[in-house]
Amino acid sequence: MHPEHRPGQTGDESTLSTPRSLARLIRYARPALPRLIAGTVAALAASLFALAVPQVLQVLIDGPLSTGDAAAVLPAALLVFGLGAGEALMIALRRWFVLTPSTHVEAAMRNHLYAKLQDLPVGFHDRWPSGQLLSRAVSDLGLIRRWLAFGLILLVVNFIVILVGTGILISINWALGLVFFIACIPLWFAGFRFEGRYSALSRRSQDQAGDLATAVEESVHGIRVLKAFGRGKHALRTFAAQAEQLRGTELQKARLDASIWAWLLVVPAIALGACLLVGVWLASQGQLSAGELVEFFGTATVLAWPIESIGFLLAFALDTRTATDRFFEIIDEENTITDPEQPVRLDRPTGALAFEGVRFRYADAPAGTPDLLDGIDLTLVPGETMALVGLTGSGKSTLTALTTRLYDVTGGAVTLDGVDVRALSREELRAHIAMAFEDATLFSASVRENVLLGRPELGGDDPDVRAEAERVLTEALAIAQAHFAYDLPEGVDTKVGEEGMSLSGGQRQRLALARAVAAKPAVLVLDDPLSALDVETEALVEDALRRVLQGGGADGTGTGTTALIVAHRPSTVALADRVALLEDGRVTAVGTHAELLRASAHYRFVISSLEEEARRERTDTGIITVVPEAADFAEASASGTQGTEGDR
Ligand SMILES: Nc1ncnc2c1ncn2[C@@H]1O[C@H](COP(=O)(O)OP(=O)(O)OP(=O)(O)O)[C@@H](O)[C@H]1O
Repeated sequence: MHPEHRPGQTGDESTLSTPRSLARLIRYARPALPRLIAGTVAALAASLFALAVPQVLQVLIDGPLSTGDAAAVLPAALLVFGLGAGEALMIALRRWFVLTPSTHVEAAMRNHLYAKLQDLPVGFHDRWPSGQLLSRAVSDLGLIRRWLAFGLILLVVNFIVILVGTGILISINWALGLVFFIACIPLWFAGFRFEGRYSALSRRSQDQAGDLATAVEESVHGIRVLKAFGRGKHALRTFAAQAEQLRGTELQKARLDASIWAWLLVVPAIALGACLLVGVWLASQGQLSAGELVEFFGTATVLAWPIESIGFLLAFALDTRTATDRFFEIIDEENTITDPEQPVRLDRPTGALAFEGVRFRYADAPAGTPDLLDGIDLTLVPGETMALVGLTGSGKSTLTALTTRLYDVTGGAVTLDGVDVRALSREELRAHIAMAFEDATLFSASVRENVLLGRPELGGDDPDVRAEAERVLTEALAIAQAHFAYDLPEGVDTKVGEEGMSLSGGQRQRLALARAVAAKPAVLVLDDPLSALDVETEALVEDALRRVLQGGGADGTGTGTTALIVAHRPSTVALADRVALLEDGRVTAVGTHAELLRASAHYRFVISSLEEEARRERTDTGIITVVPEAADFAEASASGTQGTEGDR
């Protein structure tokens, strides 16, 4: 994460007003609107039933009770009972109406967010911390669901009930109603002040929760490193400091909430007290009947909850507005790497890959620095294997990422069979060019599904397709020397990845390589995918790869694949037909390994540092790995010779 640019942080607040911001939810809520409206009507009916009870009491007190008509009391009591039962029924109906549609809205929003995250380019994911994305996808959307099902409806209904109730109060006695209304005015002022301050705090706390999620995610992923370096306590301190910040913000929110609650409880109580004084005086003057006094206070009591709840509902709406803004920050993000309107189709590309005056710089590269890639010209003929060599940080991985448009060139063009890769749809481009990376990611799925990830057409139950899938899988695992997959507890159906079995770095790399090979691409781009393999396995993989790349295929029937391989070991260079040397943002030499050794001093320097690195790796392996030495010793004893690390 680059500290100078922290997306999703306080300060990115939307300039829309709260109602306009929340109105953006309508496009997702539209299918649920009929049931949400039905839920609102049910909630309103429940409140109106409650408001009707004091009216019945007034009629009862001023009518039958004052005239002593006992026969009329029972129907009035039954009416009050019926109104109570009706209120309960309507509340149950409201819940029933709104529960399911709000979960549909949440699911639709979550799916859209996920699709958008999949579509956005790697450059976006470089900038955004994963915890911020996670908190938007989980807690923000959960909040929006609860608000749609509960907060929004109650806000609308309670507002209407306050209006209707105040109207009833004024109709009973306008002077008394006016006293109640005026006494409540401080509430509206408090509400407005509350909104501004609470919005800012709400935004801060939701962003801090996102940062906390990032911290948890990073420490869970990096748990081995933290343990190995004994940095667990340090990580805990950093986490605790972040958690403390969030706690502080939550406390501020709670204090603000408490202050509005205090107003909401005290002001209506004062208003009722004032009304009681005025009401009793009016009754004593004969301007108000006993029944009307009871009706007034009954209605005011029914209004107490809607008035009190407004503060909470306002806070809820503001939290939801923040969650909505945070959601739309992602949805509104412009995708800079998109499909052309009329994509060119390449049915059977030969695999001619060319970089033509390619320039590239990362969006966050400091101003004034030269482009990382500063006019790359390089052509790979179909079936050729080209190794890319350069000092660390020279831009090799970046150059390979341009082939499948993980990033777009900032100048020049990358072409496949003479067609600019930007003219193809991304799906088609990525079907023609497959990549394997040093950092091999496996998904929580079986070995089979992981390896056949790039061949969706090989799914399904058709026996012929299944046989073909089996053949491709077997061949890919053989080339990548991933026979270990058959020895896993459930063979190639064993679940691997985060939720499955833990595999070693070398095993994961071999499965990722098998995945790239199984995609049967016209061009294979390998960004140091063999770094975690031991020397012998690497040699076997390279041998098998060489056969495939040269057109032999594992079964001898292949047609040859163009390959661009980032080389970090001299042995990888040996795999290549030609080598390209990357230096100061340009390809400064292309030729066979022998030619470059003769012609380029920089190449000799790079190769000797790769050899030095490889020697160090071997020595390290010799020191750390005890078992092979013991095996060597046993072998040497049996054959009467002394095996050494250098012999292998
Ligand atoms: N996502 C990114 N955003 C900004 N700068 C980046 C990004 N990725 C890489 N860089 C910078 O670009 C430069 C080239 O990185 P790259 O990974 O392409 O080099 P490389 O030659 O593959 O290095 P190595 O041999 O160590 O893998 C480095 O200085 C790196 O810091």
